Amino acid sequence: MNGPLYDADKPREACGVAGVWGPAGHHAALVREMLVALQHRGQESVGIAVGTGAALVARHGAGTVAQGMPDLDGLPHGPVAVGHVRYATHGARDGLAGAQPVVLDRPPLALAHNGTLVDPHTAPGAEAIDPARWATDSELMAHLLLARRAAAGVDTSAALHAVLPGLTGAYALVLSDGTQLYGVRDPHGFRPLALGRRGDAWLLASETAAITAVGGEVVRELEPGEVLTIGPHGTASSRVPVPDAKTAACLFEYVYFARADSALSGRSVYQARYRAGQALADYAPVTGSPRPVVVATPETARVAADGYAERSGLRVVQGLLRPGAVGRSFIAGDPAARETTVRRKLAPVAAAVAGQRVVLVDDSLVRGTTMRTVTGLLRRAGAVEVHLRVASPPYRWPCFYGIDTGRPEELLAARLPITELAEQLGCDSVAFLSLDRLLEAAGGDPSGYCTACLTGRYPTAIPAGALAAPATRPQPGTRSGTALASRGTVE
Ligand SMILES: O=P(O)(O)OC[C@H]1O[C@H](OP(=O)(O)OP(=O)(O)O)[C@H](O)[C@@H]1O
Ligand SMILES: NC(=O)CC[C@H](N)C(=O)O
Ligand code: SF4
Ligand SMILES: [Mg+2]
Repeated sequence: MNGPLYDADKPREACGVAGVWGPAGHHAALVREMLVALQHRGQESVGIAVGTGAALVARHGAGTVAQGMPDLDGLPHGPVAVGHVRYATHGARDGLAGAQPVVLDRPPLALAHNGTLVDPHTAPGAEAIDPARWATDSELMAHLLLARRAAAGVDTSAALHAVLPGLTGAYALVLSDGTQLYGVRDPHGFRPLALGRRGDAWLLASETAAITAVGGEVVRELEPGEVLTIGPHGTASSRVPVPDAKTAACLFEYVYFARADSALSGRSVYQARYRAGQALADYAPVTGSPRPVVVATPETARVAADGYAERSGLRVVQGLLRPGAVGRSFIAGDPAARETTVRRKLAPVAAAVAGQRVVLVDDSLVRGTTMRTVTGLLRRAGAVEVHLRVASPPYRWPCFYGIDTGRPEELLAARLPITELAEQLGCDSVAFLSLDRLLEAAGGDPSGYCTACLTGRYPTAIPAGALAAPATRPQPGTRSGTALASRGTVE
């Protein structure tokens, strides 16, 4: 199937890519360590390809790194290695189907991709690639690069410069031709990619946290549109020749996707989340007596909840626990099955919330799967009031750049007016952080972000007919604004 998938029940993340170049060693081990640090970005499959100079040797497995690649048997030593953890956003999803790095030979090419191409089949040259040979946007990209190399007799770098300008959408890439390592960010810079150093090895990773997690030093993040070549002759940087591409870094990386210990464009994700929580407290305090307690929705919302509590002078209580190493879960099945899964994942602590007025903080509201269940759990555990505070604006528009958020009509805030959300979610009140305040919390140039899922303003063309709108959907270009609703009224 060559089309975006919309059947996930939770926001699906963005894939993790990693690479190492250095004097020949067991770089697969280092790449594997980085993939473990990027596991939150993809749990459907894992793969590592090692370049030995003349050839690439690869292994792929289904599931997490621990499940799909429990050892490195069969992966040789070599100067270069490329790795990937995947959540499918295009094409095959199950198990090994669509696993990356995509590995082709004659000449060898390994490609690890984070992001999604918009309408990849319309890319120049795609018509010449046998449709039977590709099922994902990433596989098509690899074939386009190889076709270019073969036809023009050029090297990988020249092929990248020829093929990439014809592609629309998001791609942070780590590639190898067996001897060199390449890092690429698309001209909008939708997805992050960082360069690091450990000893005499160069590292590339989706997030800086994966570099520091292996004891490496972050050198810098790649620029939007940069093509970085790393090899025996050092590093060389060039640009994808796309004039006038405006930077549109994914704002949701700060909200949810990236690890709190990562930096994006040099700015701490932790600080952005903390500031977002503080701003939410300024805008949407919960007053009255008895004084409420703040409960974070584990895991990602913990930092925003801390910021909210600090600014409002309220106590954080561990009203929800996440027992065991459940990780981010992407749940299949009907609504009842989803609720059961959330219940298994999050346990209310009656001793912390019974008799309390609760300010429940989450980082985002996408389908409402989490909140629909959690508010009930807290009430049954004895909470007398539940006030939901969300540290980002309502998520109303589908992403076409590497996140699979479900069918457009499944986005709860797109279906329901804010005034009906509190009722629907079983809360006493609901408030969202405004886009302006979120941008302020993230920092940097506010016009340098993609905010399409919050505003409907897409930085690129999107697939025709993709926004066949549900009746209540806001019009493109409307600002989400700060929204605060208690049952039946907008305050
Ligand atoms: O409205 P929804 O469709 O439920 O999506 C939003 C929720 O999904 C994510 O949590 P998740 O449990 O996936 O990951 P986390 O442990 O990192 O918070 C996010 O942090 C929100 O809690
Ligand atoms: N989440 C992602 O970045 C996915 C990459 C690519 N589009 C795939 O489906 O494999
Ligand atoms: S649409 Fe949303 S999730 Fe997708 S890249 Fe833009 S900000 Fe990120
Ligand atoms: Mg969460």
